[in-house]
Order: sequence, then C-alpha cells, then structure tokens
Amino acid sequence: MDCIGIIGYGHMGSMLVDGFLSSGVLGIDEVVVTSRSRESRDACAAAWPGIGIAGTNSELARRCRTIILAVRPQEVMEVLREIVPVMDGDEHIVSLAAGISLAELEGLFPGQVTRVIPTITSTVGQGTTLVCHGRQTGMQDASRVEGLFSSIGNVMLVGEEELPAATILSSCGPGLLAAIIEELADATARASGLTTDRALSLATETTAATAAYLRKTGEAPGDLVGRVATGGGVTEAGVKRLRERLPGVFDEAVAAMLERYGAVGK
Ligand SMILES: NC(=O)c1ccc[n+]([C@@H]2O[C@H](COP(=O)([O-])OP(=O)(O)OC[C@H]3O[C@@H](n4cnc5c(N)ncnc54)[C@H](OP(=O)(O)O)[C@@H]3O)[C@@H](O)[C@H]2O)c1
Ligand code: PRO
Repeated sequence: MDCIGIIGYGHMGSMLVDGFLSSGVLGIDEVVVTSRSRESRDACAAAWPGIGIAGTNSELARRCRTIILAVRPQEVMEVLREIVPVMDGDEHIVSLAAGISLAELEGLFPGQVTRVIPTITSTVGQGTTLVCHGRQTGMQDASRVEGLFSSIGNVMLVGEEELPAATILSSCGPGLLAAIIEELADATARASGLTTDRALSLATETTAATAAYLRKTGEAPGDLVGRVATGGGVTEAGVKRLRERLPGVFDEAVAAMLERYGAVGK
C-alpha cells in the first residue's frame, strides 16, 4: 500500500495526523509516523491505536512513497540526508519547512519535491495551506498532496517567490493575530474594571465576528471602519491613534519576519 509517512510528531506532525485521520481522507493503515524521541512516538501510538509507527526515519522511508518532513528547518537537510540512501527515487518528498528552498531539497533528492506551509488553524478545519510543487512533481502526486491538505482547510497553490509573504499571512498570521487580541484585551482590562478573562473573551469573539462579517459581505476593511466609527465618536478616536503608529509597527514586524525567513535553517 502507498502509505503517507510523517517524520516529526511536533505541533505540525500531530496536527496533520489528527486532521488526516479525523477527516477520513486517510485510514489508520495508510499512515506511518516517526519522531526523534520515544515519548513522541509513544504519544502518537496512544492517540491513534493501530497507526504505523516506524522506529527510525530510514524505516519510515522504506515503508512510504509520500514522505512529509515535519521537522524544524534546521533539521530538514539532516533528515533528508539520512533517508535518501534507502529511497528508490520515485518517492514524493513534502517539506513543511519555512525557508528551505525547492533547490536545496532537490540538491539532495533530485526527484518529486513539494513545499507545503500548513497553518495551525487547520486544527479547527479553517485557514489556508500553501502548496508549491517542484518541477519534477507529477500531476498525480501533486493532486494527491493537494487533496490531503484540502481535507483540513483551504489549499492555495503559490509560486516559490510568493511563499515568504504568503507564509507571513496564512501561517504566521494566527500567531500575529493572537498577539494582537491579547494586547487589545490586556489594554482594555488595564484601563477598566473588566477582568482579563472577560476582556479576552470579548476580544476573541469580536475578532471572529469581524472576520466572518468581512468574509460574508466582501466589504473592504476600510469601509467597515467607516460604518463603525461614527463621526466624532469613540471608535474614531482609537482608529486615529492606531493609524498613526501601526503602519510603522507592521513594517518593522514584516521586515523582521522576512529577514528571519531568509536565515532560518541555515
Ligand atoms: N508551527 C507552525 O505553525 C508551522 C506552520 C507552517 C510550517 N511549519 C513548519 O513545520 C515544521 C515543523 O514545525 P513544528 O512547529 O511542528 O515544530 P516542532 O513542534 O518543534 O516539531 C518538530 C518535531 O520534529 C521532531 N524531530 C526533530 N529532529 C528529528 C529527527 N532528526 N528525526 C525525526 N524527528 C525529528 C521532534 O521530535 P521529538 O518531539 O520526538 O523530539 C519534534 O517533535 C517546521 O519546519 C516549520 O517551519 C510550522
Ligand atoms: N510557523 C513557522 C515559524 O514561525 C513557519 C510559519 C509559522 O517559523
């Protein structure tokens, strides 16, 4: 059987196992997992009784044709070097690593290679996975991988040159927005009698509702600001302050992320 192998049972590896099996896109006998530590392999076996667990990366590579590298960028090339000698050459390597290029991957494995950038929000079936296929990847394997990731959210095909910016939005985005929600809630709690818990609950609900509103109406964010910010009113005072400072803050944050993107794993 053509099994899907996942190397690395961390945040992404465990999310993919849960997502692929819960969605039913894969059966329990179609997935093989390994991870560096015994604890992670045991945790996977306990969470999904009957799942294939490989003791080593090489064992997994011998058993699977599609191999998802869910290790950190700085570990990807070492893992690839370890498994290439036991591979036939017709496998499909799927790397989740931000910052490791197709050319770098193909330099070690000159076969079918795809870069996939998932997002933690796939845990709840939402958000967009970015997919960028290498030149050697055939249509059948490409659509198999796209189908797998479609089972846990949206899939967007992107060119490799678009990947850094798209990653910031779709994959770093939940972390950025979570930090903003926390700051907004903390600031209102500091300035009032509202408890932090209640402030966080309101800020989270409002963020979800605002995204739902924008998605459903298709309205531009600036137009929504205009609907909410009554002239001379409360929102206007806050938006004015944000617009004075936020462009510079966001430019700095994006520049820092792009700089790190180029260096990660090197
Ligand atoms: N987190 C995100 O939201 C996100 C989004 C998009 C892309 N990514 C990418 O996804 C990849 C994984 O990120 P993550 O957040 O899941 O990292 P993580 O939680 O640190 O998980 C990495 C896992 O790799 C395992 N590992 C390390 N070295 C290994 C080796 N030599 N052989 C086998 N397993 C090994 C570790 O195993 P043990 O636990 O067994 O020690 C760990 O569980 C990264 O390349 C990252 O750039 C992450
Ligand atoms: N998480 C990974 C990082 O922060 C890649 C995108 C989201 O490096």
